[in-house]
Amino acid sequence: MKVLANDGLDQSGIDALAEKGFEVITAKVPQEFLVDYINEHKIRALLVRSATQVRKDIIDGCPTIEIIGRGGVGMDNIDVDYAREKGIHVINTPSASSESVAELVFAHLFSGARFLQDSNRKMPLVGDTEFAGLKKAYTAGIELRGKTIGIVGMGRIGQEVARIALGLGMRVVAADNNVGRASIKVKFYNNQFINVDIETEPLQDVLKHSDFITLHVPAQKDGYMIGKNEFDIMKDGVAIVNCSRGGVIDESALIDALDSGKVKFAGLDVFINEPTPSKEILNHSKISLTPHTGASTLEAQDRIGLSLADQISSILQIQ
Ligand SMILES: NC(=O)C1=CN([C@@H]2O[C@H](COP(=O)(O)OP(=O)(O)OC[C@H]3O[C@@H](n4cnc5c(N)ncnc54)[C@H](O)[C@@H]3O)[C@@H](O)[C@H]2O)C=CC1
Ligand SMILES: O=C(O)C(=O)COP(=O)(O)O
Repeated sequence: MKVLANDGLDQSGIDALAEKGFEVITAKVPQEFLVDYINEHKIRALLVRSATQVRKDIIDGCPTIEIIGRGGVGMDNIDVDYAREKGIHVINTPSASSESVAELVFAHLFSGARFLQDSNRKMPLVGDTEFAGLKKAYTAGIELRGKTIGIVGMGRIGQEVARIALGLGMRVVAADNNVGRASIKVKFYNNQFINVDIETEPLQDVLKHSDFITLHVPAQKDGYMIGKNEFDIMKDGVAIVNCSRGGVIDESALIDALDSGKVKFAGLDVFINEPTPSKEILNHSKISLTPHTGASTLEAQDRIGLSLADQISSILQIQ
């Protein structure tokens, strides 16, 4: 029984699948050769992350596939409904990476608040004489404590962000078109915890009142969620982080808002043209960038591997 993990798979998943008798292939087969490869090797489960596209051509062209597994959350790279109509099981690992993505949000927030993204670029370039000037350029940092964070999308990741924000002493406001109230359990290292209920508010109110905004919605079918109109209603000097999907923010409106000073800084893990952001995004001194690594921690990938292996074994009824 062969499994092709075309965007890689953590060793935990490879071992767990091997134990059940699967042969796991981790070759990175280019998109245009995928149909031939899957047929030639009689692949029963195709596992992907966000890079490989699983569209109708693969679903129609590969009759041996019984399972399409997304090691992660967003399935916008898979024609899920079409595959299910054809009787293929489509699975993902919804909770495995929530904490990791939430932690990356704060990596971006702290980076922007203290200019890490820009000072990292400039530190090696300055000589001794310029050093004092450089230090001066970075003395207007801001603290997160006591500020308001607006979470757009109060699902699994949004709620993890709220947990960390509450721990930092931030005020949390949130918008979600399905979740009315989220009960957030903030856990401490000694197993004590407190519960904080957060009622969601209309998006406009969240945009209007937040010092920091972070986006945790799936890819939107109706175009940008945050464009010029939305930037206009935000506070002057707001900061924004996008670890959801590239098309959720209008990137040219973001650049304008950064250049005008409306937005103080942005943190982006996802872009419109992945894996290559536009030059304007790439070179902007007020943007902290990561190459879609929200889920790329050892812990999240370990959980993802185990979850996929579990689900595959149970679908194919392997004890
Ligand atoms: N950067 C990365 O590596 C990762 C990115 N993601 C992205 O994060 C997204 C969110 O993940 P989860 O929190 O696990 O999903 P989730 O399904 O638990 O939460 C998403 C929330 O967004 C809300 N929502 C959807 N459209 C909305 C709208 N137009 N306005 C207001 N709320 C809206 C939903 O009601 C839901 O509560 C994923 O769909 C994926 O695209 C997920 C994992 C890793
Ligand atoms: O799980 C998700 O939705 C992600 O965006 C993670 O993407 P990746 O698996 O790291 O390519």
